[in-house]
Amino acid sequence: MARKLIAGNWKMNGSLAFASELVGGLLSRLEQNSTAADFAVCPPAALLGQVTGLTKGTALAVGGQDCHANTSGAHTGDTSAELLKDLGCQYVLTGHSERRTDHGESSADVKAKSSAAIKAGLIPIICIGETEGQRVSGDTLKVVEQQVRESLPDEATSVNVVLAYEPVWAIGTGKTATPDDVAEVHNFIRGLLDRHFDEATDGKLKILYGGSVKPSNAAELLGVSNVDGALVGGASLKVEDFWAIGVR
Ligand SMILES: O=C(CO)COP(=O)(O)O
Repeated sequence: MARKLIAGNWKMNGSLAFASELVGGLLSRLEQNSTAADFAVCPPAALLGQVTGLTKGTALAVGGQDCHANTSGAHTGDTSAELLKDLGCQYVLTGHSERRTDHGESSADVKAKSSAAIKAGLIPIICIGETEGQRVSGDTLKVVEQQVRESLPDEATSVNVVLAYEPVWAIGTGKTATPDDVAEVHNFIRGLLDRHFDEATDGKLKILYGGSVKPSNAAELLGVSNVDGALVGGASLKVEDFWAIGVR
């Protein structure tokens, strides 16, 4: 069975001291245990150099939280995928709903960023998911299909991208989609991907679930068909909780 990917999105949290403590805690656990899951952390950009310094040569992968679609240039405050790669990242989140909302990112923007990530040798973790209003009006699958179609870059294969289904209403709210809700959407995405790539992508193209994942619900959610891992926000900020999500 393919290994699950447990990725921690720190969002705009952390500090130098926090990062050394959390990463140190994860590294010592990874050294002492063999795990059935792979772990990755996605710290804020300013902490990436420190974190990749600590994780170099270890089993803990690192990802950025965003990248620019261009390789360099006059884009104040942005970070290129090339620089993330140079720093030692393996992943970058693209299209997180907080970026789609806070920075007005469209799926076309997400596609361009994801394409830049692949060209730089990074795996984009492309985030999609419906809002509460869209779910209530019965548009979940329609929204998810549109986001998948419009966000997947042309260079995508079943092994160079990861998708993360994060229903917006379940992010940071403590509300979690039920296993049935998650199964419906993940199975639907799997079908879309199989048709898009004209091959069975099962176990190759990972589809993560995100939205209030914590130790108490991780086993149930990670047991749902076509859930190949988790994208964890709040619970990734505590080493015991993050570890417990991946090691059960
Ligand atoms: O947005 C998320 C991960 O990217 C999920 O956040 P929470 O786990 O805090 O709900």
